[in-house]
Amino acid sequence: MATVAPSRRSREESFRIHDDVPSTGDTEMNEHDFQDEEVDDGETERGHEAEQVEEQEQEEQEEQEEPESEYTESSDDDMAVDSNIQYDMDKLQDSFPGFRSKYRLIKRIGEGTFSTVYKAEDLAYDRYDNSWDFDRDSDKWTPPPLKRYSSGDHQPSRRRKPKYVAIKKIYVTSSPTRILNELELLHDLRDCENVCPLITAFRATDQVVAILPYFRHADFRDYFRKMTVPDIAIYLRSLFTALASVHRQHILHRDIKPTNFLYDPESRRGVLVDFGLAEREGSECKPCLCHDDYQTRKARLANHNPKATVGGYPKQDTRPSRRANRAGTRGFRAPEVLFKCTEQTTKIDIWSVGVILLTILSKRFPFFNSADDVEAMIEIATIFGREKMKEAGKLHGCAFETTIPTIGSGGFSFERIILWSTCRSDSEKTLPADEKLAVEFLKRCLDLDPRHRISAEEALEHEFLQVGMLSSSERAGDDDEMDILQVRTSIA
Ligand SMILES: Nc1ncnc2c1ncn2[C@@H]1O[C@H](COP(=O)(O)OP(=O)(O)OP(=O)(O)O)[C@@H](O)[C@H]1O
Repeated sequence: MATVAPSRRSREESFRIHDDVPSTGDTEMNEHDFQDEEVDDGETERGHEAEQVEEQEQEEQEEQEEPESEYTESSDDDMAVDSNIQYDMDKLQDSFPGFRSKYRLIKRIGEGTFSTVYKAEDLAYDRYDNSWDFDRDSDKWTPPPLKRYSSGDHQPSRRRKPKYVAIKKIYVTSSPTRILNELELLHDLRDCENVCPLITAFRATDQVVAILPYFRHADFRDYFRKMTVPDIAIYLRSLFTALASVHRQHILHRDIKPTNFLYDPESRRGVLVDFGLAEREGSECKPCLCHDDYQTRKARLANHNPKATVGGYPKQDTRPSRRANRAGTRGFRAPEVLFKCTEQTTKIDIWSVGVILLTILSKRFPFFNSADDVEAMIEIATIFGREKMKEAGKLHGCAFETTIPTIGSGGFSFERIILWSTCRSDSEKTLPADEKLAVEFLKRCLDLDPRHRISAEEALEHEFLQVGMLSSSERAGDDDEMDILQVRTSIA
C-alpha cells in the first residue's frame, strides 16, 4: 500500500508522490476520535440528550441563517444514492486505509472523461491548515441567538458547519505522467485567485485521488439564458482573473468551457477547475510560421511546395502529416489548434472564453456542435467567411479551400448572429448599447489571429469588464452605509 501527500499542514512544501506506510499519527484517526473532538469543544461536559437537543437547535438555526438558494444543490445530500454509485463509493473508501476517518463520501457530483468527482465531508478539517477555505472568514461571524436563555439554562455551544471537499478520483487509465502533471500544475497555481486549489492528494497502488475544496455552483444551462449584461461582465471578470494568474505562470489550461468554471450566480463567485489537459507554454513546441514576421513567413510560404496547394491536393501526398497538441473539447478549440499550430500559446484559452461569451449572448448552448475538427472549421468559416479563414490558415502554413456554398466570402457579423439567434422583433435592427459593448469585447476574444487576440490581462482592463463593478464613489457610499449599520448594531 502506498500513500501520497503533500503535507496538508504546510502548503509551501513541494508536491511529492512517494511510497509510504499509512499516514502518521497526525493524519490518522478513527471516527470515534473525530466525533469526540467535534462535539466536545472544551467548554462543558454534556449528556447525549442535551447534545441532541443542541444539534436540532443548531440545525434549525442554520436553516434560518441560510435560506435555500435557487441554485442550491446541497438539499439533495441526504437523498439515497444509486446502488452502483454507492458500490463505487464503498470501493473508493476501502482503497485508502484511514479514508473513512478523514472523509465522509456524500454523493457523486461529476463524471468526466478522466475522473469521477464526489462531494464529501472533511471530517479532519480542524486538524489542518485551512488557508484554502473560501468561506473561512464568513464562518467567524456569529449570528445573535434565536432564543433567550435564563441564567440557569445551559447555553448551546456553537458547532461549526460541516466542511465539504470535492474528491476527484482520477481514472486508473490515465498515465502517471499525466496525473503528476495535473497535480504539479495545481500545486504551482495554489495561490491564484479564482483557481480551485489542491488541498492534498493520495495514491494507493494505481488509484490516485485529489482533494479540492468543494465549491457550490449551479449548472451553466440553468442560468446562462437569464444573465443580464452586468451579470455576464461579472462572470467573465472572475474567469479572466483566474486566467490572468494562470497565464502569468505561462500555463495553458487547454480546456476552458462552462463545466470547468464553477460559478455560483448567487454569490457571483467562480473558480476554475480541471487542469487535466493543462501544459506549460513552450513544452513540446516546434517553430510555427505564426511566430515569424510577415516577410519571413511570406518567403517561407512561397518556397513551400507550391504545387501541393494550387487547384486541389496531391493524390499521393508524401509530405509527413502535421502533428500538434489538439487536446481540448470540441466546439471550444481555437482555430490555431484546428490548423495544428505547433507553437500554441495561452491565447487558445481566450478563444474558448469567447465561445462561452458567444453562447451566453446568443442564448444557444452548445453554440458550436461539430463532430470533428473539419466540421469545427466549417462552423468557424461560416461565421468569419472564406477570405479571413484563408488568412488564418496561412498564418500557420495551411491552405484553406472550400466549395461549400453556405460558406460565403465575407461571413456574418456577431451582431447579426446574436440578433437572429435571440429572435428579436423586426423593429430591433441593432443591439442596445450595453450588448454592443459586449460584442466589441467578443470580437477581441474571437480574433482568428492569436497574435491580435486580447490577453487575459488586457481583458481585465477592457471597458466591458468594468460593467457591474462599483465605481469608487459608489464603493465609498457603500462603506458609509456599512458604518451606519455598524453604529446601529452597536446602539441596539
Ligand atoms: N471543487 C469542486 N467543487 C464542486 N464540484 C466540482 C469540483 N471539482 C469538480 N467538480 C464537479 O465535477 C465535474 C468534473 O470535474 P473535472 O472537470 O475536474 O473532471 P474531468 O474528468 O476532467 O471532467 P471533463 O472530462 O468533463 O473535463 C465538474 O464539472 C464539476 O461539476
